[in-house]
Amino acid sequence: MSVEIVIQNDWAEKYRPKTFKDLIGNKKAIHELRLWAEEWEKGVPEKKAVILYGTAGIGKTSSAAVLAAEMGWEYVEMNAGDQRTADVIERIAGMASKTTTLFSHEVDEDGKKSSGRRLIVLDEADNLHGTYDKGGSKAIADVIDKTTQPILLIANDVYGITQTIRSKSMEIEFSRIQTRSLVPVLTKICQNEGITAAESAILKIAENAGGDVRSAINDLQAVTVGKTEIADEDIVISGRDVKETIFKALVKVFKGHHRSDALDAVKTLDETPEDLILWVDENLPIQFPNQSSDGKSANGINPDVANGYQVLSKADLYLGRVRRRQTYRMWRYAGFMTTVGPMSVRSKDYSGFIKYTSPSKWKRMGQSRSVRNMRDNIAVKISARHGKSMRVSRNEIIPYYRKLMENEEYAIALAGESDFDMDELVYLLKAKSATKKVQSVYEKSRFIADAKRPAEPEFFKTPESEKRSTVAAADKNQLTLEEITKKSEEKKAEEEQAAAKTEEKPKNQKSLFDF
Ligand SMILES: Nc1ncnc2c1ncn2[C@@H]1O[C@H](COP(=O)(O)OP(=O)(O)OP(=O)(O)O)[C@@H](O)[C@H]1O
Repeated sequence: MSVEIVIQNDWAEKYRPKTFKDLIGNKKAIHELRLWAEEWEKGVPEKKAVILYGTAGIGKTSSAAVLAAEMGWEYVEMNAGDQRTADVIERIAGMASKTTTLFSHEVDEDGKKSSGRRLIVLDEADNLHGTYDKGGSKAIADVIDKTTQPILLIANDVYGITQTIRSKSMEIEFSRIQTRSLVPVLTKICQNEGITAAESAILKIAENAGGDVRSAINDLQAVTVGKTEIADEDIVISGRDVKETIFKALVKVFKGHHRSDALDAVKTLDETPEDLILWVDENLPIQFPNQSSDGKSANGINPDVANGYQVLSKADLYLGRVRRRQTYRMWRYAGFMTTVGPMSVRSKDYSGFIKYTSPSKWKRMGQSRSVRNMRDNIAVKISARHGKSMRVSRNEIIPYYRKLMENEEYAIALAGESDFDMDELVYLLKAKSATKKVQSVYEKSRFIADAKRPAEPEFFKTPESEKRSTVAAADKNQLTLEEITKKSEEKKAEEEQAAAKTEEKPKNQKSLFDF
């Protein structure tokens, strides 16, 4: 099955701010941006470029467009989909930055003065080293040096921009938008679209968007499809009360006496070993404190903590292999070690109530950065498939994919067609982690992905790979969901059997922890 995406009536675009008044939040950032623009009106300022950076959907691009409109500047945009090689950047941005427009100082149809300036906008400036942008960073640094026109770079991650470019630019940070500012925007859209919405429903959507205005508007549009009214219960928030269940499992992991109890508790969690290890890592020193009366080592560190971390580091080795090679089979070992490890290395029982905590902020920040990178990876695949720019793929098509993929059949088809990996599917299926549902979509999608992949060179072919690709190619267009499910179960069983046979034990290994 091949799915074509039709983009129409996108509310986030329809309600894109047209004036500074329409922009919510980030007042200070917008003020700094306007001051920079005013300097340009007086002459060429010291910092000829500005970098607007911050998370997605908070108004960076909109602010740039509004700025150009309000100043009467022409808006010249280049995004990653334009294949920014050094050459193209020099040609378009370089030329635009040195010349003034033909109609300088004329008045446009809205009666606004045209100053003859051009605002050169480079989107995704933190993504200049990708395939499309070879040599892009150096070209931009040169263009900034030579320009007589204002240059505006947009980035999610300012650290993704080279130091040379940063030193030549003024940096302005945009922050996430507060929930209370999002509510009036969503309410106004509902009024405009003739939708009656319960206040609590709007609040839920706003809270769930995590400060991303685009996501909030997309979510609102998604829940109102075919409806003129939305109530509280129409909003299904994907999060469940994770904390309560994970805390109960942690008690078994740290304090239990039976491995099977801990393993059973963790199995019901629907957490991946990637998430679980963060929880155990965070709470290990809390559960095995240094001040224990009898378990203190000479250097003051409770040996149970040291031994616990040793086990976790081994589990992390497996996770690293999964990340690198996509061998999800190894999750089993990582999960097993993380779950029964602390209990196995513990030298004594720890009693008393422990207030477990969520994984530290820096780890979550690291994860959010990888979410951003991963979103860009998805956009690369989508832009290749639909021939759209990275920007359109990232901002407009990904939300449609996420909506379509609520349907399992579409999810499998799209995942197979674009060859999404498990991490990418976690994001697209709006899951918190690689849940069983995500894994099932991934496995089923392999039949479609395998059939699409170019044939392997002769010397890579094995009888198995040949058989698999022949079956996949033959079945590609005819398989129903049930047939794909059956095939993927058969394949999984085969793989598990093979894995059990071939998994080698290191020499002298007594248990999973002894190596
Ligand atoms: N501050 C804001 N005020 C009003 N609407 C906003 C704001 N930020 C975002 N939006 C809405 O979200 C849409 C996308 O915003 P915009 O393209 O400006 O985000 P961005 O920060 O540039 O994101 P990205 O980094 O993904 O390109 C806009 O069309 C608009 O509907």
